[in-house]
Amino acid sequence: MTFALIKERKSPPDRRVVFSPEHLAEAQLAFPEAKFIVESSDIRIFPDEAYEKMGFEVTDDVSGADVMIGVKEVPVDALIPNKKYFFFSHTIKKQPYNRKLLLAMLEKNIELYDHETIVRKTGSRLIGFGRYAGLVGAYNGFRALGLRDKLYTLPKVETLADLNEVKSELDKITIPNIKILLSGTGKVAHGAREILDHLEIKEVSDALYLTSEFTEPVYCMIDVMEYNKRSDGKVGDKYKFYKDPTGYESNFMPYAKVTDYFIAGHFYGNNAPYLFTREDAKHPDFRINLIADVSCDIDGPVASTIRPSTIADPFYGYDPKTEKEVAFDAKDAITVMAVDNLPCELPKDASEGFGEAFIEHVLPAFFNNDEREILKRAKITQEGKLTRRFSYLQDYVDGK
Ligand SMILES: NC(=O)c1ccc[n+]([C@@H]2O[C@H](COP(=O)([O-])OP(=O)(O)OC[C@H]3O[C@@H](n4cnc5c(N)ncnc54)[C@H](O)[C@@H]3O)[C@@H](O)[C@H]2O)c1
Repeated sequence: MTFALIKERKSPPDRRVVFSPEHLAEAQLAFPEAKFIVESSDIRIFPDEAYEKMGFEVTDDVSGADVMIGVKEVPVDALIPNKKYFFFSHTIKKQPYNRKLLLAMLEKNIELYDHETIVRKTGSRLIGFGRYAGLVGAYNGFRALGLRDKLYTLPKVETLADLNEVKSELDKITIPNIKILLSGTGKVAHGAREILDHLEIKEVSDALYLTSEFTEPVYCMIDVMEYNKRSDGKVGDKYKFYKDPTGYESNFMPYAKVTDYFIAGHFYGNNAPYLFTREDAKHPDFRINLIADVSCDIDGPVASTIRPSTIADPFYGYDPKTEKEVAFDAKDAITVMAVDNLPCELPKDASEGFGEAFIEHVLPAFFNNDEREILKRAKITQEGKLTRRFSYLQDYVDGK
């Protein structure tokens, strides 16, 4: 079986790749029966020569491969019929802008496996870039703080070589005495926490966080059952909440009243209560003045995120009174960082981490008869049809 690392063709260009040259060599060692080839690319973070040096064929024609492995959506005219493809297709939530892509894959008899649908039996994701989004997002928030309050200057992550350089930059700054709130306990939140821990910011329990002021910067990590509560006052259940959040309301305001910098790293499920609304942000005691919204749901659970921002221009201000966008450093504004492609700022580390997970969880499935049913669960299309698990996409495909 031949696997091809394909060139990224989406614009703006994404420099990430599923396997670094080292990880591709590792994959080859682990699976000697597989053949790996690389499509030549001038934008990939690792140059063609680095793969050639490891002994891999780099070519402009990968049409002989069976399995195509990429990161972002493949343009319709670049899809090769009758192949298996792995990439982030952004179709499983019926995203209107990618309907044509899914249609094309059905027409071209492509077996689509989405990185997002590579999950355990429980549905939790096995691979992704969440950690890197959390790392870059938390850093970007501190960068905004330094710029806005004229405390220090941090360079943009995209100008740094890797995570080690990011951490060295953080070693040069001193964080003022602020209270930091981090929502979520998943991959993004753990990435953000790595930055907080690297800065040696003390973690405190939510009870202490809510009731005390400190003489040093502190952070508190909260999960769904902290920032939501049952309306009837009874004790909530996280897993029941995931299935059906009716009967719950937001419990975020007590935190908003004692927080300076909020890092949003949670997953927001449809119909769950908003963490805070535009009205909540108008409350005189609403203290948050800086938000790194890594979760980045627009005009939703974090009301100040009125649009995504970009790596080129990552910060804007939100004026709670007028509900309008203002300068990121305007008086009384909430400074917002809402970049929606954060891992692209750290392409080397993000690619390395992704490759490791792909070797561990996905490649073995091709050679052990898919004994953990990884491929079976991940497969969206087969023989021109949606698989059973993804049959809910039929009306989207049909344009209904
Ligand atoms: N801005 C970016 O560039 C970027 C990049 C990657 C991920 N993200 C976003 O960050 C968010 C978190 O991603 P992650 O990789 O940490 O996810 P994850 O699955 O690893 O963690 C999810 C967290 O959210 C909580 N949660 C709340 N409601 C939930 C629900 N209904 N179902 C499942 N979990 C629920 C969980 O308890 C957990 O703490 C996602 O919305 C994702 O789209 C943004």
